[in-house]
Amino acid sequence: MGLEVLVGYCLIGVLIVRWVLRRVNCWYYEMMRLGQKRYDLPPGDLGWPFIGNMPSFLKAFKSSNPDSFISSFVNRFGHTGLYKVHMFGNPGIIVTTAEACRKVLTDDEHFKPGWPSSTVHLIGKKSFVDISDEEHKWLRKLTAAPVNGHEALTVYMKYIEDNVVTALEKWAGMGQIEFLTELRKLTFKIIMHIFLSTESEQIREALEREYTALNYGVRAMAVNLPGFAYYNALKARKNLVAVLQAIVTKRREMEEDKSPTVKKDMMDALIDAEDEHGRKLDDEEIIDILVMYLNAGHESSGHTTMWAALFLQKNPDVFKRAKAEQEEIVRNRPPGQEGLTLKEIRKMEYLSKVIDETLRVVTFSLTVFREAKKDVNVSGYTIPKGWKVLVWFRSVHFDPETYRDPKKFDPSRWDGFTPKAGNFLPFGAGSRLCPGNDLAKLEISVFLHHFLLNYELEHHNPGSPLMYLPHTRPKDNCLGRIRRWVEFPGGGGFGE
Ligand code: HEM
Repeated sequence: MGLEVLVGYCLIGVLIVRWVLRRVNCWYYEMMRLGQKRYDLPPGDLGWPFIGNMPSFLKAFKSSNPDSFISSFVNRFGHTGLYKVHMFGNPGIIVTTAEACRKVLTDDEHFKPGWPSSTVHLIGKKSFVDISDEEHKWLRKLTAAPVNGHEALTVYMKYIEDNVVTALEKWAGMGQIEFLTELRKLTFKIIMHIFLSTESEQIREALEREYTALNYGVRAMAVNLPGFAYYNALKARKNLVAVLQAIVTKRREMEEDKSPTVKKDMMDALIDAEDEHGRKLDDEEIIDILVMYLNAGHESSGHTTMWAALFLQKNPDVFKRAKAEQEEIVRNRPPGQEGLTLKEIRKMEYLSKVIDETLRVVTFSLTVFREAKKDVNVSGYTIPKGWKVLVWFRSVHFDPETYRDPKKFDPSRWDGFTPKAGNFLPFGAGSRLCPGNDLAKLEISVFLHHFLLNYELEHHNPGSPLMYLPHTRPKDNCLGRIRRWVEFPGGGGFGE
């Protein structure tokens, strides 16, 4: 046999193996397990055995065009809005339209949280990601009120403002900084104050370091081998749990000794909590709730604040208008009033549009996960019981039918515009709506108020490539300088 013929046979062999492998998931999950129901699934492609569509997802999200992942479905199967996939170890449906996303998020009869098991291992199976609806309702009520609502926000306002002012002053004297890293430290300090107010700076710094590693593993492939992000994340979780366990033990001892705690924070509230049947939370539950809250409560606001400041700096007209609004607020302040009030925050109409536009363009949570509790029809397709649902916020926020020129940062698009239900979901919707949404907006507003009035950001590497996983950020964590703006009687100014 000639060499050419042999190469030809090998090629045909490779093509046949490829053809077979590409159909294994479809045979197993659709033909064998669903039978006739498979005809009602949305179009799509379940990828390769075991790894599914993860290679194409990771390839797109590690490139400069993450949306090429969804575009490949749209190009192959049309604008159907729902696509079958196999991701994070399970068959699932990606949902990309506003209407379908809202339906999934608000229909607790048919959907429950469906985070990949790798995420559940990292955040904790007793956190909100994996508990029953009844438990969730109780724990949510217990924890959400103290972080949201007028009364709670009034309590934290001064702490937030004092820390923002101090941080900005400090950074202005530091020369080159990683702006995002510093902001994450700031937002972590704030969430620590709410949850673990009496713990030392040392503990705070130790926890913050572990969270950085934990987060890198959240959207990574679940490969528990040295060198992989997921392996490091699991190690970080172990360290976090050890630190938090020591704190819970100490607090319980203090309770037993009846030694007076200086001040009650969320940790004390969790230790004291009792449901209507008299059940109290055990250590593992308290720790998992803390792991989740401390994580959710600082990464998101840190990233969003960085993007808002960066967008302001890159768009001088927007900066000018936002700054004028803040100056107006200070001018109208009653004599003797020290610091910001919630009433003033509510008057920051333009700044609120800047923040909403940042939340839309950045879409911190690119997707959230649900699982179908029973077969359910969404937009004319069946989502089978047990299949995961990936609510794809990025597609909703970049839909050109709702947002003209969707990738453009343009706060004025919000002038006189109220998105229809489901078209703007930065904090999700339904029973899992982010309980920290008001707190997050408050933190960002307070920061931008002082930033706009007194500072500017000199971004040292504006061409820095972006990373999209786990969250969108410049690869260099926004290396730059914070400069204090010094006003002169003649009107001009320069950075110190
Ligand atoms: C810009 C800032 C923030 C963004 C973009 C954001 C986004 C989100 C989104 C999209 C969800 C819904 C998850 C789902 O549907 O499964 C969520 C849930 C959650 N967020 Fe936030 N969040 C932010 C700030 C915060 C803050 C400051 C806290 C802490 C106080 C927090 C705590 C939580 C918690 C505990 C959940 C789970 C809620 C549940 O399952 O009931 N978030 N967040």
